[in-house]
Amino acid sequence: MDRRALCAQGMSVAYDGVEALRDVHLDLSPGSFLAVRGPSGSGKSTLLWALAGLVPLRSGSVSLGDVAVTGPDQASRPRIALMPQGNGLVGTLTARENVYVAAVASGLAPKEADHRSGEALHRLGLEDVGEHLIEELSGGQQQRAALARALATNPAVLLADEPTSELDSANRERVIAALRDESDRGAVVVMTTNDPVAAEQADVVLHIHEGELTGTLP
Ligand SMILES: Nc1ncnc2c1ncn2[C@@H]1O[C@H](COP(=O)(O)OP(=O)(O)OP(=O)(O)O)[C@@H](O)[C@H]1O
Repeated sequence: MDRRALCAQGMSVAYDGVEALRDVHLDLSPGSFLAVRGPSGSGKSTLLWALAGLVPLRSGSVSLGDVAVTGPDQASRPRIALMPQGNGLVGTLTARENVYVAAVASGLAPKEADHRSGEALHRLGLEDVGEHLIEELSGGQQQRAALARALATNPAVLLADEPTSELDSANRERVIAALRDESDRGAVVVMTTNDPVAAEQADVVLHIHEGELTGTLP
């Protein structure tokens, strides 16, 4: 397992000059499971996109181990999986195809990617709908397929944006268990959520308000 710490130092993001993230410092060791709570518009998604190197920083830096996370280039973004809000799945592909494509793109050989795709779908209770088009799935099934896609890449860092927002309690438990398993195998897991029940399953809960992260990491 790739075990590296995720570190953000003085990270700020601005959209059209308006700061959405202000001077965020985080040092997350392998195996961390962090929840970030905050109201709508507080900067939760921006935080995850910044940690993934997917938005330009106004200032500060992000690193995974000794590798700088500087942009969307896969080579400079080693094994960071983002499950975005809205899921980002291809509606005209099946759930399994969506997962498989991500697994291959992460560098897995086709046979291994196929195996991991089936396993990830199974972990999220989607084995019976794996061959269904995404656009034929419910919102909650799509949300779980998006997490399956992230899991199949065996990420060193898993960033999940409100991963339980569309789920009933049984599936929320399933998703939280999958996130916990990832942290137990040594991944850094960061989940944003407005769901207090989901948040309390994490090891630490931080709060974000107007782009400022508050609370203390152990
Ligand atoms: N692409 C963008 N261009 C301009 N402003 C943006 C952009 N994306 C986000 N913002 C602004 O940045 C701030 C933080 O947005 P962000 O999406 O990170 O919040 P959030 O906490 O994830 O919200 P929600 O819970 O509603 O998804 C908001 O004021 C939002 O309007």
